[in-house]
Amino acid sequence: MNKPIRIALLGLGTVGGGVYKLLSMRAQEMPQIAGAPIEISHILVRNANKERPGVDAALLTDNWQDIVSDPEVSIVVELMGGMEPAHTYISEALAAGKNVVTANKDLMAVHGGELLDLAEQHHCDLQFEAAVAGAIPIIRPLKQCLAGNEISEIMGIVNGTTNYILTRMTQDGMEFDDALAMATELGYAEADPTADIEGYDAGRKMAIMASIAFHSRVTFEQVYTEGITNIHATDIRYAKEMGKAIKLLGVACNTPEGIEVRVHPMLIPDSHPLATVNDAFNAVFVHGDALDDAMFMGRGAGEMPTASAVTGDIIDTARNLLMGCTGRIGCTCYKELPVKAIDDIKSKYFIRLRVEDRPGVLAGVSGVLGNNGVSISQVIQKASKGGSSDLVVITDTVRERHIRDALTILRSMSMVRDIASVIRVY
Ligand SMILES: NC(=O)C1=CN([C@@H]2O[C@H](COP(=O)(O)OP(=O)(O)OC[C@H]3O[C@@H](n4cnc5c(N)ncnc54)[C@H](OP(=O)(O)O)[C@@H]3O)[C@@H](O)[C@H]2O)C=CC1
Ligand SMILES: N[C@@H](CC=O)C(=O)O
Repeated sequence: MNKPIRIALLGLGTVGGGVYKLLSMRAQEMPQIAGAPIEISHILVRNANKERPGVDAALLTDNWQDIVSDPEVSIVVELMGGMEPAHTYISEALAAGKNVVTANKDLMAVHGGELLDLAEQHHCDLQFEAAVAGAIPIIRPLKQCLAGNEISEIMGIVNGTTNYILTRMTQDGMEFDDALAMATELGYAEADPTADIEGYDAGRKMAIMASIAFHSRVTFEQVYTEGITNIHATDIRYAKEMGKAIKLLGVACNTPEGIEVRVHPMLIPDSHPLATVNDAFNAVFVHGDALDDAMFMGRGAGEMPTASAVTGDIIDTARNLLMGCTGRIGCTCYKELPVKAIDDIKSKYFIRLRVEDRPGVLAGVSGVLGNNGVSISQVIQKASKGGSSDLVVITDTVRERHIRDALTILRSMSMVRDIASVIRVY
């Protein structure tokens, strides 16, 4: 039998704890699955004295040097999250010739190119399947199985926390804050859930996928992001009346003018396959010239689903180590494509306004929209209390900048009390 492959876990929280459990559950079969036993030799945590039931306390350390200077450690599994010290530790591990597995999308969406180059330089693997869409295999399919395609579009639900929140609000009428507390309790949310609810986490995942799919580096700062904090129960109710669901979607397209990449809530028809992806499930659509369409679906967050993806990367790296072929797949970005500004992107819009309840208001609003090149395809007007009514307008496809111009004028009109929501429509 091959001698054990020694790995170090950096982090023993939701995901690290799941990986520890899964490796223990598969320990007997690991020589057959990976080609050698996989042994955890160190676990780095902030607080090594904290009680951790079921974990061998002798493995715990709060000293990174114990790990990076140990020549027996051949795979470092980074599950701490955040930029620092994860960036430094991963760079030092790769420079020391250690392979790295990480679930860290924050880091990969900003420093992915540099870290992949470093891995290649040191003939090491740097694998990050869990960084996008939890348990769903999507990084490896994009890099390997679909490598023969020219991929033109990726679209999907790539954040479990927000999908869970929107599902609870839609199906159970739950309040936003209660649903977020439950997502946190279930281990779906980031250490700072602002990243989830403001769309940054999904934006990071879209940057990573767009870079791989279009062979051109896209960083997080280039992704337009809008979260779900402005989605109200009223919007969900109107969407239901129209036979639609509201989802936080990531969209990336490779167009002749450049890459479009964005994350924002969207109304999609109930008949669309993404409308039925609920709770913490994620789904990613990919369109390629040879492939046509494919959809990948599964659990996008949580302890064991994420541990599944991380453990798959550990096993793959172990196999590469045994075959002497680590560092086989580095950075696949060989183009430098421009990324389009959001102002140039076209969509249909759902606009919910609170307006004065009197004749002439609809004409006033549609006049402003029309003067800015925005045509209307549907209107719903409902009278309510206090002399104001809800006016919901669905537009035809229009350039983002024209909608912004129209909204600026509408905001300044006395007949418009409030622009309550502006949501894109599929
Ligand atoms: N939760 C999920 O569903 C998913 C998470 N991810 C990613 O996985 C990573 C981990 O997430 P998660 O497990 O939820 O995070 P947690 O907050 O649950 O766990 C973080 C762990 O890292 C340790 N840690 C943090 N900072 C340091 C540090 N400076 N030095 C040493 N140890 C440190 C903590 O130590 P201590 O225990 O002492 O506090 C803790 O054990 C993140 O990158 C996240 O984005 C990816 C996909 C899904
Ligand atoms: N916070 C993330 C965790 C997985 O990436 C999410 O909710 O999707």
